[in-house]
Amino acid sequence: MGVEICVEGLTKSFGDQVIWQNVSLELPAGEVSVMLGPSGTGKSVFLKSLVGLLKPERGSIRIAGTDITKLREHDLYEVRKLFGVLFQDGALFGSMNLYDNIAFPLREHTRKQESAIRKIVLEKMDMVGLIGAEDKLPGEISGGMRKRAGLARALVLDPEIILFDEPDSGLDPVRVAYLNQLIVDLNAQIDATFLIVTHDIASARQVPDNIGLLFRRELVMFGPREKLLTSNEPVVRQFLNGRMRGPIGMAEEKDAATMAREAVHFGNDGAVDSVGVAEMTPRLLPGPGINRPPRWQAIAEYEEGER
Ligand SMILES: Nc1ncnc2c1ncn2[C@@H]1O[C@H](COP(=O)(O)OP(=O)(O)OP(=O)(O)O)[C@@H](O)[C@H]1O
Repeated sequence: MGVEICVEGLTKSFGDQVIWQNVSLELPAGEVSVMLGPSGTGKSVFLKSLVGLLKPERGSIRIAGTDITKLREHDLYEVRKLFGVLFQDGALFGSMNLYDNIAFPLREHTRKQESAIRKIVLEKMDMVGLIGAEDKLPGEISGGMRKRAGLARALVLDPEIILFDEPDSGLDPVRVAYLNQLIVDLNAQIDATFLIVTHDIASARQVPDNIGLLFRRELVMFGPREKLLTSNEPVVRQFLNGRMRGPIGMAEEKDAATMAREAVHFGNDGAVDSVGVAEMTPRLLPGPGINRPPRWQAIAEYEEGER
């Protein structure tokens, strides 16, 4: 079972640039959450804060009950073992084949024999559909395969929490669909707590239990997907529908004059429909052949009732 992450009143600045302030949320144990937000709103900074790579100025991050903002580097090292992180480009070593890349954390952080390492590496490679590609170098494979290799490497230490930094970036829509299915299947299989930073609205609508949105240096909203997908909050509606009309502008926030011109241009009828409809999207379920734990069984039954 994954662990719960409880963030309270978190504020992070660089010099006098406040990235976000007073962020509070709970990532429930074993659930999948997505963090959205326009570019530069500090989603990556948030992920780095969760693993203790960046120190927020205020607030707390309790992971399995421990406030990691108070820990010294040595104790943070222990907490980091709970995490698997899938970096944007997979962050693989270019000169190592996939097998050695995936084995790397086991060789670095455990005293396991090579035979035990082999069993784990092949098991994780099988989970992400990479059996047969052990000898390939990262430069010889597609972006989608690199992501899956990065994911296999994030899994080898059996993490309780997995952070995905834009897993879909640079992938075509079909590869994104496969990757989303893989993420859902993995959640059903390993039952860790997942947090995904993404710009892909289709993924954000289908994959998670919970969605959060960062904007204007704040967490605008965080909650169950139903709450966000059916929200009338203009920022949330605009973002989840990928519209130009609304408070989010080209360089983040629109000023009052632009908003007023827009209202004239589109007709100032106050209809929130102009920033897109609030509607539910069917949830992606674990694929055939994946054993559904009770949590996913309940989600599937709910979804089948809705369809
Ligand atoms: N180590 C750092 N020192 C100073 N400023 C930083 C540092 N890391 C990030 N920033 C700044 O924090 C802001 C948020 O960056 P971040 O990469 O978290 O945004 P993001 O929401 O992940 O963006 P994107 O969606 O484009 O990846 C940016 O203005 C960035 O320049």
